[in-house]
Amino acid sequence: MHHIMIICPENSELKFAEKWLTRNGFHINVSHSIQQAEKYYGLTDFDLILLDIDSLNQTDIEKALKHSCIIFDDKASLNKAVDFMSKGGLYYISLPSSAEQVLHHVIDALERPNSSTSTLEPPKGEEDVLLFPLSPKAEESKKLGTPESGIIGQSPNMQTLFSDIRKIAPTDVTVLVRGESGTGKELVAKALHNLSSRHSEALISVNCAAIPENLIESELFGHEKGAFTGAASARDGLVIAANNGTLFLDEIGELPLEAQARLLRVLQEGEIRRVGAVQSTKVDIRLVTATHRNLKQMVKEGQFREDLYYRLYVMELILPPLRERGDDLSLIAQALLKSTCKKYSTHQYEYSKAFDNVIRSHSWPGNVRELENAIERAVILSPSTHLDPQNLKLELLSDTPQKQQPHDQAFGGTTLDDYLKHFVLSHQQELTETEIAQSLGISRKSLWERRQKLGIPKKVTKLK
Ligand SMILES: Nc1ncnc2c1ncn2[C@@H]1O[C@H](COP(=O)(O)OP(=O)(O)OP(=O)(O)O)[C@@H](O)[C@H]1O
Repeated sequence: MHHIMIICPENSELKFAEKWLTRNGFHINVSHSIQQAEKYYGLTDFDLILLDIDSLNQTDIEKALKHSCIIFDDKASLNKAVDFMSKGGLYYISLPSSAEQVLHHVIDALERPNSSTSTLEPPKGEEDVLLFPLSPKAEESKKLGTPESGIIGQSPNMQTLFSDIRKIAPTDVTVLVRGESGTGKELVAKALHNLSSRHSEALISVNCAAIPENLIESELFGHEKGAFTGAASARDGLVIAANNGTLFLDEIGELPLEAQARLLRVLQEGEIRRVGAVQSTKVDIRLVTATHRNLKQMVKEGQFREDLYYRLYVMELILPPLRERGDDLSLIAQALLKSTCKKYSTHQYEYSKAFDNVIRSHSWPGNVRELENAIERAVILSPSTHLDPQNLKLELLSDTPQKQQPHDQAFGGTTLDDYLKHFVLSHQQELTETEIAQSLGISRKSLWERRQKLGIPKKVTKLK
């Protein structure tokens, strides 16, 4: 956890930052003067100092500027900005300032290479760089985007995303990851966890769409003995399992309203109450959530709590669809080809131009997961001599969302899987996952598994 010292007079506009930053997972101390701060703490004990310069003399300000320091001023001027920045201030911000602006600059300041807590070790001079190995987190950070990291991406939009991940990961802020199905939302959650100070604790991933609706609350929050029929003994939930670590809730839009209320309590009070319990237990989690649904629309329709929505939206990361990542498509396809050949112990097929042309002419509505499945088909079905693009079987198994069949169009498939796929694609615009599963007579978990297996893309909702 990052330690921050706020130095400001009693009536300073900067005082609000204490509550806001604490809520976002920073450890905050407040002093009214440099002398008071030095009396109880050493300034070097802090990763960052936020300094309101009102009523401070030049000597005090210069003392603070020897450390990582952001200056706040309610009588800001360009001359002062130039002066403080040249003396080592990281940022110069005029007061009053918004909470988001303060948070943004704090995160940026902590991520700077010369910050005492930066994830990158400060270089000790050009020739020494290699003698000072990067910390494990910094190693991890450098790898983002390479095949080694598992999340491949060199395109500008993915590089922007990685840069945001690097800034956000060391904080404890709640992050909402948005993107179409199969774009890599779970990988982003993993990256955030691995680059955070919680990386040695658990990362618990829960897919809310895969747990039956009547069990979600007890799975997440645990239950007392006898809380409901079948609760033979008390049990901890997955939230407690993520204590001190990160909880990733995928498909948060599928969380029923009662469970949303319990989750809100965890975020607001840092407390969890098992189903059927009277007492609450303290819990410390970093929450990352993901959805392909338009939560704002769900709030309007009364399906998602507005207060929870605003809690989840502290930070947002958006994963672009695969079709908008330019050359990344070929890079990912090549890496997948390599790993799939290894997995099936087949001949390492060459990634030919003809194969690439077919890959690049498809729109990949199911994103990287669809690409994975297609390459797997190609590797399994191709002759040992060459990789045949026909075996990607793109025409048969996928369709862009815009080209989905109208409801009344005759069903032309031959197998149960064809029927299931046709049914889901035809009804998902107007039915929820639970309603589709009920109509098909299968569980939500089973529907989820079939979607993955058959590469059925989720309905596309406008994200904004
Ligand atoms: N950039 C990438 N590079 C390599 N593999 C990727 C990349 N993005 C996703 N994948 C792979 O694609 C598959 C789907 O990724 P993931 O489960 O993270 O997607 P998702 O957005 O969470 O999907 P859903 O919304 O359906 O839960 C995984 O096997 C993942 O490893």
